[in-house]
Amino acid sequence: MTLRILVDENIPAVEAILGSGVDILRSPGRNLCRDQLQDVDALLVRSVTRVDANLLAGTPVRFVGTATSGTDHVDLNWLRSAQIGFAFAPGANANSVVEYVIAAIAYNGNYLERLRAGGTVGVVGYGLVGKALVARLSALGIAYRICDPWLSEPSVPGHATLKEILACDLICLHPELTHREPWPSYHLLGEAELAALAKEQLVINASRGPIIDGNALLERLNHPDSPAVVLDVWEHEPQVDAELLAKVQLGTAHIAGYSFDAKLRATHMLCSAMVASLGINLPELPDQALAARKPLCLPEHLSIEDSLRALIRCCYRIEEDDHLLRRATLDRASDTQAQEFDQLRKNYAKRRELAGQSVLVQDLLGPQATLVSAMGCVPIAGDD
Ligand SMILES: NC(=O)c1ccc[n+]([C@@H]2O[C@H](COP(=O)([O-])OP(=O)(O)OC[C@H]3O[C@@H](n4cnc5c(N)ncnc54)[C@H](O)[C@@H]3O)[C@@H](O)[C@H]2O)c1
Ligand SMILES: O=C(O)[C@H](O)[C@H](O)COP(=O)(O)O
Repeated sequence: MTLRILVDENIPAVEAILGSGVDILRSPGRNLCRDQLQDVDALLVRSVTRVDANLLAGTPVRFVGTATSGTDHVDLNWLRSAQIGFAFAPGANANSVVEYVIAAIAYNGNYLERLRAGGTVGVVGYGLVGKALVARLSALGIAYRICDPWLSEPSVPGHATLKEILACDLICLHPELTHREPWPSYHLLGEAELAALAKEQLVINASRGPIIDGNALLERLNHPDSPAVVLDVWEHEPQVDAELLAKVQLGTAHIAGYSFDAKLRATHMLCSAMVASLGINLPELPDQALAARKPLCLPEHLSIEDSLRALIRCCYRIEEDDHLLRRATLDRASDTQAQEFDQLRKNYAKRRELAGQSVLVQDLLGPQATLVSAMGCVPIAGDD
């Protein structure tokens, strides 16, 4: 019998990768229900679908894949007890998040200059995203400290306590969302932690909304000495607190990990895992080739910081995502606003990652070439 797979409508390229040997049904993920799964063998979701006994008990589903790095929307213990196969996409979007974070730093005031002149980034969470960010910072010559109490101190370079992280120039939050003691990340930044921050600091949250207590943050941002804040994630998605959005430097619709490269990587990881888990006999899965890109060209005689800004802006303009969210949120009724949040994510532009891109430089041994390599690009010799 042909395998039937229900796939979230926002997971690209499943048909192209699996070919015609399977039946693929598409559905919006947010309100997916058990009735839709009565004759389905496998389910591929995103973070907006809660996967648990309520959704799956009594259905024939034998495999669940989520095209995400975070798994806080999945009841892993129940899946295990029900002997339902599971896969996720760890690391698929790590570089996409890193490029978002660097774009946010580069866009905001002179943080880039301050960091390159000896400032420090505090990174919370040393998982796949945290590690990828630290590697990039290190290549860019930017100092960092890391807090991840779940890991042994020797395995965490620049190990720091949360209190020490809160004293860094810039604070990047990348823990998974967990309520687990003794180090829950839920409301990791609450009233006390936010009170410790000063005006010249920048906080970026591209992990999960509830890592910061939204009410406490709004309260903190009402004071003139408040830190600058960039939020990609919101405590009650798809609802966005409009008052909070009005007070942050940049606000986006949970798209940090949404590069097209990342989405294809995740689809490929899930399809491979599903084929292996269900023992399906399909021809070897084709790689979804990404379109080749022309080399980028960087203007000469820019400072290193402005070269980095120019390089990032060739691929990604973070303020455009901020404008889209503000337009969809401010002065809107909350139900319309929530729908618009999902629409922004569904119709997200095809954003390519910078990493892997070739870039023309004048001097292959010069500082621009070093910068280009630090961002994971390939410097190539330009014309004289
Ligand atoms: N905004 C986006 O588009 C986007 C994209 C990718 C991932 N994410 C989120 O970012 C999170 C990090 O992604 P990842 O792939 O690195 O996950 P990961 O599971 O590889 O790493 C998470 C790390 O957080 C650490 N951690 C847990 N509790 C902590 C605490 N209280 N303090 C400090 N560290 C703590 C864990 O020990 C682990 O090392 C994911 O769980 C996901 O929810 C968001
Ligand atoms: O956890 C992740 O991988 C990211 O948050 C991911 O970008 C979530 O995207 P979604 O599944 O909501 O489309």
